[in-house]
Amino acid sequence: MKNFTSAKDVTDLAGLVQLARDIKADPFKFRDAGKEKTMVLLFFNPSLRTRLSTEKAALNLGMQVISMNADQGWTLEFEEGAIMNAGSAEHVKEAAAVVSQYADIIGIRTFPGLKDREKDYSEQVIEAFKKYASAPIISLESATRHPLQSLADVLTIEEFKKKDRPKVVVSWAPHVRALPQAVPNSFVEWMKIANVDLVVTNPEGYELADEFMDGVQLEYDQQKAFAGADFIYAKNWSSYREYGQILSQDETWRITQDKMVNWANNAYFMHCLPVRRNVVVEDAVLDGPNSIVIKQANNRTWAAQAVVKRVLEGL
Ligand SMILES: NCCC[C@H](NC(=O)CCC(=O)O)C(=O)O
Ligand SMILES: NC(=O)OP(=O)(O)O
Repeated sequence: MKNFTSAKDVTDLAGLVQLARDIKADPFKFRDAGKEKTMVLLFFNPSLRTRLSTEKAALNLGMQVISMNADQGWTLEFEEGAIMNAGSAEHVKEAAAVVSQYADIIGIRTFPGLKDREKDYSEQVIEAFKKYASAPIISLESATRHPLQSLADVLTIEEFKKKDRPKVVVSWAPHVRALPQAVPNSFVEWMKIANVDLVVTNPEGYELADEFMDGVQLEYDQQKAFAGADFIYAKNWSSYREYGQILSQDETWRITQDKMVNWANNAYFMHCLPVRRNVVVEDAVLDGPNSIVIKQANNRTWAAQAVVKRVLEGL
């Protein structure tokens, strides 16, 4: 695998999931796969899970890891031909090439600005690093996708499903801040190639981009969407249509224990975390026996380790 920035980089999902499961059963199985190789992780935005699980994954493969809070470095310029007489001190052309001198693999976290849809959906930062870095790029959540999260989600559903083709529902839920669409976009992208029945439910105005929703069932009635669901995947996102806006904070969309038991099929509850308790979801759900959010977070390591292993194979 050269880069890992979307589901399109994966040609054999079943094989990748199996590799993650094998690694989970025996975490140090490939302890020398990354010997004398260095991973550099650049965080333009905060992270708890992605940072620690990806570092751990690389360490388990014998790699050396350097993480940098890139938001505290030089402000980068991305425009071709820019006259750099304003705020940015360094062009991504040099920055990406220089980081490649120290790294065999580069991980990048870069959230969208949520102001300019075209710019965010062009994946300016990740694409510039792909273009100007000589080392492979792994997305640690970009403007429009979070593939390491999605692979961990596929793995988690694979482990917990009680039928061959479970019903998986992505539900929008309220939040106090405007959040990216990256997690639901990516989850939908991966669920389309997994063996599940997928339904997305959100209030009007919160439709995800067509490039993700093409062929996916959209249901505006949350109760109807939940019927017979085996997994409820909750997430807030800001509007794609009215880009980056909060159109609703409707509390009736909060995930409650009553909905999980009486609307869904006593479903498992999933969320990528961090989650705002009693805004997105009630305590009773998160603290209840059907919440698998911690196991989901645990799977981040095995998903990352499988991906890093495959990228190492391609060096
Ligand atoms: N990587 C997991 C989610 C990261 C981000 N959430 C957040 O920033 C939550 C912040 C808050 O709750 O204030 C998102 O939704 O994409
Ligand atoms: N789920 C997730 O990516 O968490 P962090 O933002 O803490 O990395």
